[in-house]
Order: sequence, then structure tokens, then C-alpha cells
Amino acid sequence: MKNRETVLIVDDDAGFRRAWKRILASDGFDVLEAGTAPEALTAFERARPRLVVLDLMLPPSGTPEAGAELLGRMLGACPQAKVVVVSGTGDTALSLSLVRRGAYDFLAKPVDPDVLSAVLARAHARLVLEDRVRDLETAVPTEAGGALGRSPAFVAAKDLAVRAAKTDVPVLLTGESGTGKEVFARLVHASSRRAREPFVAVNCGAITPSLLESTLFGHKKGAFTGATSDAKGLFVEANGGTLFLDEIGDLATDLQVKLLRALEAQEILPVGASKPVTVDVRVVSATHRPLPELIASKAFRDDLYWRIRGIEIALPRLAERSEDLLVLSQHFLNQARALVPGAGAPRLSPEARRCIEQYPWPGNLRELRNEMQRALVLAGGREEILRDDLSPDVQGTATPLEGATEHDDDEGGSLEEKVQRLERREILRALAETAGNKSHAAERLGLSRQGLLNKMARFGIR
Ligand SMILES: Nc1ncnc2c1ncn2[C@@H]1O[C@H](COP(=O)(O)OP(=O)(O)OP(=O)(O)O)[C@@H](O)[C@H]1O
Repeated sequence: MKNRETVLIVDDDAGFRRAWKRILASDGFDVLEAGTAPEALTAFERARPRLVVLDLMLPPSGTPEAGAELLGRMLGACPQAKVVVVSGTGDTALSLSLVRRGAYDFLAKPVDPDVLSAVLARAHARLVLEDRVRDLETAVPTEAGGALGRSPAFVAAKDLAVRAAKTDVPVLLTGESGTGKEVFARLVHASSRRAREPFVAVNCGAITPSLLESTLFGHKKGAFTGATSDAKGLFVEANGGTLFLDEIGDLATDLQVKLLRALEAQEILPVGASKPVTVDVRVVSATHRPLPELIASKAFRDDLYWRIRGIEIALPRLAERSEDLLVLSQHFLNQARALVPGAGAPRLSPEARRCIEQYPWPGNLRELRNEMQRALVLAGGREEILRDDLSPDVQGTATPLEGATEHDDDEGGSLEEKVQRLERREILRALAETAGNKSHAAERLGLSRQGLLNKMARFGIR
């Protein structure tokens, strides 16, 4: 059997270490040894073993308190580590108190080899189980159309979308940028009788009016310079299915008239054609601009408004979906793994969660998605996403948790690496405290503005 798990054996007696090493190596573990508390800490920081056999009485101090402190440092750095404490026969009370403080189990000397083997096999099985649970927890199932969320405002919008989908009534999706309007348009399509037919999306604000007309309705060969052949247009491409008109508030007024005619007659007139073409298309529109205001300023036709607004679904801002924040964050982190080679199964630290919950997310889900991608990149393969991996705005003014150890520099590495981590944290903190003002942050840190910019570039800070 090959466990591919490393066990660190910590004992000052080289004879014991040798004997235990033989047993555990034959059980299939990779084994590391340390004879003193400093050696143990160095080995732990370097190899991050998740299994440790720890004798409490270690040089240089030789006191059980030093062993207990070592245990605390190991569990602080790697809470899932399973540390089996080994003590003298008289130390049962102390060993028990350490189990209460997070040690996995304890063994009294002289250690029975079979018991050692069995305890470590059980600890290893536990690790495997915990890994599995974590994988399952992080693999949040993606629901229909990827529309995740359980907050009341979101569930109400989703119910309405699914009910509207069963009819052919036009749907108007409103909501700030990044609230998931396109995701909802796809949800309406996927829940409708048209699900197996095409879903065609067009952003009305992204195409010039002259091009948009032929893009939507098609054109005949020779209708305008460059029209070298007939083109079908998106209405015909979406025939039988759903046409998603994103940013409909940006539609030029003459096109509004043509769109209204197409929707009322269910037929379109390709540019340069003399005969209309009949189409069967369900239209879903979306806008982040308030159409009533555009109507008041004559920028949008009210007859078209009433035509596309069969059922209006207002998507809630992310700030109104506090119950969904962490599920969505985890979902976006999982998604981002595909973009970051070597990223493990990420999870958010308590501090990072707090920051996410306190930030208002003006860019809604799109901003959250980008933030999670960035955090995963900055975490550089570390599975726990820390507060410092978040951008200064998101770290914002959230007050650190009391007793939080995130900023304690106990993550190991060379002196230079520690100094760099410290520098990066101080820069992020100064930026957060000055609301991202680089000149003020530089002043606070005693750097020139350019010096700060250089360091930000080096540490990958936006
Ligand atoms: N409920 C959801 N569950 C999971 N991911 C979502 C959800 N809603 C939106 N997203 C994701 O959030 C991002 C933004 O969503 P989308 O593009 O639909 O927003 P939008 O309102 O159409 O934005 P814009 O108005 O700027 O075009 C996308 O990556 C999308 O996949």
C-alpha cells in the first residue's frame, strides 16, 4: 500500500525514531524525523506534513509546555493536521488536555508498534474523508442555466422567470450591470418549450445602428456597399427559439420602429428586400437603464416599451442577496480553478468571508467573479484564500477578527520571503486605509509614489 502521505516523527531519542520510522515506512508512509523543537518546526514548515507523531518532552527546554506550544503552532499553521501526542505514562491529564485543544490522539510510552500503526492508519483515513467532504462541499452544483442563489429576492425573480418561460410572452429583464440578466435570459429559454431551438443574443449597444439593422433583419445581396451576398439576420437564425436583445435601451429610435413592427407582425423585412419574412421568435430584452426615464426624454418609444415588457423581471443587486454571497464566491472560485493551473480546492478564510460580506459589490456578480479569479491567482496555489488576497477595496474597512492569526507571519519560508510578505501586507493595508489613493499610501509608507507603483507591480497588486 502506498499512502503518499508524509508523517513527521518528533522525538529526541534517535532509537525510537528509527523504530517508528521502520513501522510507518512499511505501512506505506513517507517519513520525516526531527529530534528537537526547532528542528520539528522547520521540518513542519518546509514539508507541511498532515500527520505528526509528537513527543512532548523535547530539547532544548525538555518541558511538556514547550511540546504543547509546538502543537499549537503546528495546528495554527495547518488546522487539518493530525498530531498524535506521545507522553510519559504519568502525563495522561496533560495529554487529554491537548486532545481537547486539537491533538488527534495520544499514546503513552512505551508505544506499542501495532497501536501506533492503527492510530496513524485511522488518522490517515480521517484525512482522506475530510478531503472528500471538502471536495464535495466546494463542488457546488450548478443549477439550470447556472443561476445560483437562495436569497428571497433572487428566488422570487427566478420563479417568475420560470413561470414566464412557459408562455410566449415577451420578457424584459431589468437590473444593474452584472446582476445576471444574460444568465436569466438563458434560463427563460432553457425552461421554455423552445429549449431545443436556438438561443441567439445580441448587444444592441455594441453595434452601430446601420449595421444593427442588417444584423437583426438580414439583407439582400447588393442592398448596400459590401453586401456581396444575402444574409439571414439574427431573427431568422433564432427562428423557433429565443432572441435576446441585450441593452435594448441603447437602440436607435428608427430601429425601435422597425423592431416594433417586427414584433407585432411576427415578420421582418431584410434590408433591400421587397417581401417580408415570417418568423416565430420569442424575444427577451434586457436593460440596465431605466426605460421610463428614457421614454420621458423621448429616447425610447413607449409603444415598444409596452410591447417588450410583457413580464418585467427586476434582478436584485448583489448587495440585496447577502445570503448568496458566500455560495456565489465559492462557485466563482471553483470556476476560476480552470483558469489557474495548479490551483487546489480553494476555500475562504473567516477573515476573507467577513470582507466579502461587508463590501457592497457595486459591480454585482461580474465584480465578484473577477475578484475571486484575482484572489485565486494571488493565492498562488495556497488553498485558503486570505484577506490579503482580496483587492484593497474589498478588504476595505472590515475590522479584523479578534485573535485572528492571518497576519501572524508564521507561514515559513526564507527571511527574504517573509520580508516580502510583510511588505505586501503593509502596502495592501496602506492602500485600504487611504481608499486606494496611491500618493497618500506612498506617503504613509515613506515611499515615493513611483517606488510604491514599482512594488505594487512586483507584488501583483492592482
Ligand atoms: N445566479 C447566478 N449564479 C451563478 N453565476 C451567475 C449568476 N448570475 C450571473 N452569474 C455570472 O455573473 C456574471 C455576470 O452575469 P451576466 O453577464 O448575466 O450579467 P448582466 O446583468 O447580463 O451584465 P451586463 O448588464 O453588464 O451585460 C457572468 O459571469 C454570469 O455567468
